[in-house]
Amino acid sequence: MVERRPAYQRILLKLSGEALAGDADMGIDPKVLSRMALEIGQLVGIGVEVGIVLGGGNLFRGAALQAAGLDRVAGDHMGMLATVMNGLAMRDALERNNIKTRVMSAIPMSGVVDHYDRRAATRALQSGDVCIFVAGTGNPFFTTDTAACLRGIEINANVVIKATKVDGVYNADPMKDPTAVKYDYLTFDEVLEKKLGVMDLTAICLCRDQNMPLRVFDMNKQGALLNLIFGHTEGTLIGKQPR
Ligand SMILES: Nc1ncnc2c1ncn2[C@@H]1O[C@H](COP(=O)(O)OP(=O)(O)O)[C@@H](O)[C@H]1O
Ligand SMILES: O=c1ccn([C@@H]2O[C@H](COP(=O)(O)OP(=O)(O)O)[C@@H](O)[C@H]2O)c(=O)[nH]1
Repeated sequence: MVERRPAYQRILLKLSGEALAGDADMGIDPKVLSRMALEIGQLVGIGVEVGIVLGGGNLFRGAALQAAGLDRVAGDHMGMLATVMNGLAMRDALERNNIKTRVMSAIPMSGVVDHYDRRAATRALQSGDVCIFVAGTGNPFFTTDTAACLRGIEINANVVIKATKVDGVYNADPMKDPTAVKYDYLTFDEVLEKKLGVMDLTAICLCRDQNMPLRVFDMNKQGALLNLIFGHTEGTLIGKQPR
């Protein structure tokens, strides 16, 4: 039998809020949470250390609240609190599958979740706990994509993996342009030059400057996460050097 070894020892997995909503436009679908918990459990089972950053777009987004007339900073605070709620739901799903989980928030929330502490997070990851990082960066005007890249760099992850609704980065938004063509590999500079909108520019610049590889893949594709952990081609890889 051929022994399969994971290609990554430690990952930062970014799950968008919308992914948690499943087929609904908003809220949290318990079936989706259970499926994700099982997939994450498989990674923990093969010894991969898993940090997770959760989005909040299934509940609140600052920009959308601003468009509806709310103060932007208040809206962003609501968006960050939404990620805490998602984190509590995800922890519950993971722990029901006997996966030890810590939730760490960039905004202190004593008695509800732990305050983010890089050294404590690293120790927890080393002992096999899943760490869910919530409340984004703790600052308005940022996104959870940027928070994912920031936490991924801080915890020395081998890769930041963005789970989304599309199966990679295309030369145009595949949700709007059915003729869009997928890339297997791109450099950070190409993503910036071509203005490919899969992730915000702050996140891309941070990964480029710190040389943190990024992979974008389709979370709804069964087995895709495990496949890419074993180093197989899945979605799009974004790196520093041209290929
Ligand atoms: N060039 C592109 N390649 C892939 N996806 C793109 C591109 N431009 C825009 N997108 C969009 O970015 C989305 C992924 O971002 P995500 O953070 O998961 O969703 P949201 O923007 O709703 O928070 C995809 O659903 C896709 O519609
Ligand atoms: O560092 C951060 C991260 C998030 N947010 C707010 O939280 C919302 C939810 O995050 P995001 O839109 O990134 O979630 P996703 O699209 O991944 O579900 C954002 O719209 C922002 O309003 C913020 O203010 N600062």
